[in-house]
Amino acid sequence: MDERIISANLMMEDQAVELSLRPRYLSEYIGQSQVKDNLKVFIEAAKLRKEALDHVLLYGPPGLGKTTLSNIIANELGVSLRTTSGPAIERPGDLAALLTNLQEGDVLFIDEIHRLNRSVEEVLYPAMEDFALDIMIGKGPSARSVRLELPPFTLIGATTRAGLLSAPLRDRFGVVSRLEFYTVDELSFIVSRASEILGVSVIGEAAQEIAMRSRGTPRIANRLLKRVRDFAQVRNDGIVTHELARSALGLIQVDPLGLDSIDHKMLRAMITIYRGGPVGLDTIAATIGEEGQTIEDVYEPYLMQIGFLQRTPRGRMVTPLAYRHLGLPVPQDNAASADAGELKEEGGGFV
Ligand SMILES: Nc1ncnc2c1ncn2[C@@H]1O[C@H](COP(=O)(O)OP(=O)(O)OP(=O)(O)O)[C@@H](O)[C@H]1O
Ligand SMILES: [Mg+2]
Repeated sequence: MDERIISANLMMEDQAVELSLRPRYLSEYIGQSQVKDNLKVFIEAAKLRKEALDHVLLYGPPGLGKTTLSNIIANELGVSLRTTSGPAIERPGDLAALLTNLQEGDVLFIDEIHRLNRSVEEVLYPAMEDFALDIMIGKGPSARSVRLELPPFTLIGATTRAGLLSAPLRDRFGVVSRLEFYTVDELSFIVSRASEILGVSVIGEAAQEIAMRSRGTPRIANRLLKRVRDFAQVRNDGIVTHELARSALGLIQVDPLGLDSIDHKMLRAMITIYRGGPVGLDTIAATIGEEGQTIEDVYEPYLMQIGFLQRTPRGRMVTPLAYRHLGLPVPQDNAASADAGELKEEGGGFV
């Protein structure tokens, strides 16, 4: 559910803050170094040639910085950005209106591009490839197609579900970049930067503590920082110390690895009812009362990233790492083999 504090999805309360915290140039954009280094070259080259940048597809889990990066690309190119989203473009005419309003070199950003409907997608193909718009005029036998020239532009598409993109659409992007989860060090940096912008003093290892519990996701890091700030203002003269961060995060039930009570509930249900799996997604969803899609898109990727869950053709399995994190004995016949390395934490409380 989206009200979970560790949800990577955008919530109402994030919106204003995200605007102020969003980096505006590549030099302020922390992490994702490979994506950034490549983009730097492509942007520089496009500027030298005075051409529009090739179309860019950004994909990866929510909250990792796709929208932010699109804004940065337009800023670095020194062009205007127009923003829309897949579901907002209902008819081919809506897309035609957007495209004909672009100036040479502009960026058109389509968020959730996997949700474009087929008839709109078909208008997009010639627009991306030939900078042309094919419009049908009239109906019936007298109908004819007219080709309109468009100024060269850059399309940036963002999606959390690249697998749902049709092949012809995917193939028309010259640059395809996958955003990865952030390291704890990168997230600490993001927390420190955000704390400066928000005017909170975060001292000692407090930033690191928040970073460790942010599930590799800047949006969650910023949200946890805001919650911790509330505790600091009420209880500690506004200063976020390591101790304060730790206790505040414990109080809002985010454990040392960023798991919340629903993650715990899911892992425990898989262990106690299904002996650690394999168990099917729908069964898990029904057992804990969450939607399968939400589990698959939002919660599972991080649990897999930290080696707590494995996905197999026979279903999901809990690994020994997860047993240990929850403070449970690993059964002899545990189906999953953990090769993700040892965890430093012990026990399963929200410390
Ligand atoms: N590399 C980064 N450096 C600093 N802050 C970042 C970075 N990436 C993201 N953020 C912060 O995280 C917030 C969320 O990022 P953003 O909205 O770009 O994510 P997204 O990938 O578009 O998510 P969604 O899939 O939900 O649209 C931003 O407002 C910004 O404050
Ligand atoms: Mg976005």
